[in-house]
Amino acid sequence: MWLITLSVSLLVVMFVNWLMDYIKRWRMPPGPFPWPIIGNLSMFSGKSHLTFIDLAKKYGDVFSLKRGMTDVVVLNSVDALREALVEKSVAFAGRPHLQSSEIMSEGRRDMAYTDYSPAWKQHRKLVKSALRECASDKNLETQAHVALRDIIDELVSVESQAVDLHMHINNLVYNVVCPIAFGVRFDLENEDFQHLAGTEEDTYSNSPVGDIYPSLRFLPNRAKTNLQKLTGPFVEYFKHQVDRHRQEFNPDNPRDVTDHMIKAQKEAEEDGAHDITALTDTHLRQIVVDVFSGGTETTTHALRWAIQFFAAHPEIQEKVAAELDSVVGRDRLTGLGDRQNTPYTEATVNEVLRMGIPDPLSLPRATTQDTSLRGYHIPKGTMVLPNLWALHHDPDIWGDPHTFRPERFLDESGKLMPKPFAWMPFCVGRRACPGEKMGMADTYLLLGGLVQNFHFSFPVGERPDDADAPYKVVVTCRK
Ligand code: HEM
Repeated sequence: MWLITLSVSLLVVMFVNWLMDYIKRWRMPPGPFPWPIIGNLSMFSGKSHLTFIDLAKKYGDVFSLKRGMTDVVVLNSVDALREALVEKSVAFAGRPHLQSSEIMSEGRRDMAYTDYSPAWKQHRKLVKSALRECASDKNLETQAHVALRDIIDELVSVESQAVDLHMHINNLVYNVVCPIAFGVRFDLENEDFQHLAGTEEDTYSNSPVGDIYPSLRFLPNRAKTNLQKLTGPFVEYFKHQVDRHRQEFNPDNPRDVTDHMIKAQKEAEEDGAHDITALTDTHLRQIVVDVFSGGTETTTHALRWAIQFFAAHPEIQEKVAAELDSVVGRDRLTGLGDRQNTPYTEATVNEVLRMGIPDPLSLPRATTQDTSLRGYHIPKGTMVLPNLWALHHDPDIWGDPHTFRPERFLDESGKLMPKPFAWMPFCVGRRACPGEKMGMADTYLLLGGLVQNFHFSFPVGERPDDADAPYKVVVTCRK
């Protein structure tokens, strides 16, 4: 009898909770019916940026969903993003308190997952100033050329074979970003490199229950344990890098982002130049992790797409090669000084980042206060997903969004035109990517160097259906 009473009481409590939540959502943007407990969970699986485009057709360009027990608002048009992230930039400058990001960032002591706060402002300022020094055009170019020379040797050794270039591309990008972040380069076989690359990919396939049901965050579950197991050695690696930097530290010669952060920490301790409570050893380590992760994952993704697009569109690949041949020649690698004379290559980079956008839903945002959008109420702490993929594939803006066509960024005389506001692979507003300049320069240099030296094609009869699936290409040296 007591079991029946308990079950009925539980059901009543759950129903009342659900009803109160349903009423709270009355003034929020419309959306599909949220089922008790699961909400609209199925809409977040797979390529949710595509599901959201379909939902926008029914509910409008701002709609809300329930991810388990968590409210989510999706922004699906350029006007919605402009109003939220630019015009109400402070109200939409937060990050959601996800259990996964809490584990990965050692309690949100980093910059990318932390709240909009004075500590975040301080970190962002320090990172931007460190990048100005360490990712200057000259340094970026040097690192990119060293990395390219290594990979060129590797690719020559697999000429004419069908190869999956995944790890080669990872290695190429790591060898630009890691020297700038913490002064380390890797060869393909290096165990640390393989561990870091593996961890980066695996962390995203582990979403703990607490991400969806925050009140259950304390319960043990496999995804949470897996994430903790992955994060432990990853953090240890960065701890070791920071310790090594402390031993070699010379305040008159900060060599990379890690040295710059140690310098800022020492200045905070010695003369109060910065807030020391936001510059503990954990913060310092996590900021280096942000630069590493922010710089590697995205550019790797962009280059993988680029090579796939090139293999699918040999005529575009040949046009880029011909432009680089005539402007740069074959005796040196493409440099950043060549950018203004190679508009077709620049336009191709823009087009790669439009169609192959590395973060289709950006990094999730959260509202920092109760606010409104398009007349709808959005409570403080609501997760907000900017669907950048929708903007990049909006037929009203691009005409033929599913065609890979760099010419869309050029005028009739072949000059580069200003990019439309809807082109935003780095997102916009307060939290927009601080590595945009570096990301654009990296992609240009690495893509340019690869196309100068190689032609990429799909093996006969093989062409991937799914752009995100692993694929092989045949690499041919340009004579
Ligand atoms: C093609 C290259 C890149 C792309 C497409 C890209 C894209 C993005 C996007 C979409 C965001 C979320 C912005 C938002 O919430 O408004 C972001 C944030 C961030 N990115 Fe990048 N990124 C790239 C390269 C880089 C590089 C090279 C670095 C560092 C050197 C970097 C560091 C970061 C950091 C630290 C954040 C968090 C910013 C914050 O929360 O304040 N990214 N990036």
